[in-house]
Amino acid sequence: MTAILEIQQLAKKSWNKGNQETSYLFAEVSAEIQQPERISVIGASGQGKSTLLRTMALLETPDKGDMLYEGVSYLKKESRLWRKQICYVAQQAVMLPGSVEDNLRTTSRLHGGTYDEKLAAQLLEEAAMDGLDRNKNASELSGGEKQRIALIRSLLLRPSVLLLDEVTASLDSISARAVEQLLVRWHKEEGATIIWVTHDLEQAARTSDRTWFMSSGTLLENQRTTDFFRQPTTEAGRDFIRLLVSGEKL
Ligand SMILES: Nc1ncnc2c1ncn2[C@@H]1O[C@H](COP(=O)(O)OP(=O)(O)OP(=O)(O)O)[C@@H](O)[C@H]1O
Repeated sequence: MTAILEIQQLAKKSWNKGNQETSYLFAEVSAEIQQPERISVIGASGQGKSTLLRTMALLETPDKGDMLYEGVSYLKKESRLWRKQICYVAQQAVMLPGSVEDNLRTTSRLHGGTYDEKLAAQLLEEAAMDGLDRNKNASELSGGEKQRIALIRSLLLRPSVLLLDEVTASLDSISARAVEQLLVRWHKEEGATIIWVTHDLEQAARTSDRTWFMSSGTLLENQRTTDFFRQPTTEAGRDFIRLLVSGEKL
């Protein structure tokens, strides 16, 4: 494994500025991300997990720090090319105008790639959506269907790093498991790195090798998943696990 992405002392200012100094939503976030790797991002609501992922995808601008993709700073890369390699999939999927098929085709076209129809069909099947009418207007899809189409749209770009924001949150448990399996296979076969925000600790334990725990305005713990769930190194980490699983074994 080699480091594909490095984040150095990353910080994002908070909108809710205090009276005196500028406050930060998160600061001093540093990590090396290997290729391929599976990372889950966990932590209480409002810790900035989504904002961190959006910043890593350059949908937000860092206020401090640097990010290096294959050793090159984001400041020296064209943001369009950065976003093609480091792809963010939002929790609230936004569909482009037109049909499901238009959505699948347009994203590849916008990023200058060719549309892989065979792969699209395979991914739809794996995501338990093979029965879906691809001529249907995308705006008429359910929340869970939109979420899966948004994910497939991104996979079709074959990014090196996938940043997933609670992508199974709107799905029933069977569809959620199908998407999990699809992502595990994708990671294995495509060698893609997956960084996944989830509030489902069992899902984090099932699908990641490394866990990032966000708390106290920073990336407080960055450990192997098995180590984090067995023995968080910080008091905040221990409290978080204790509160959420209340003695349940993961
Ligand atoms: N610069 C900023 N960018 C984004 N959110 C900000 C910023 N400054 C303050 N906030 C606030 O901080 C919180 C950050 O939200 P974010 O969605 O990133 O956290 P989260 O850990 O992913 O939460 P959740 O688990 O509930 O999705 C929000 O309440 C938002 O209003």
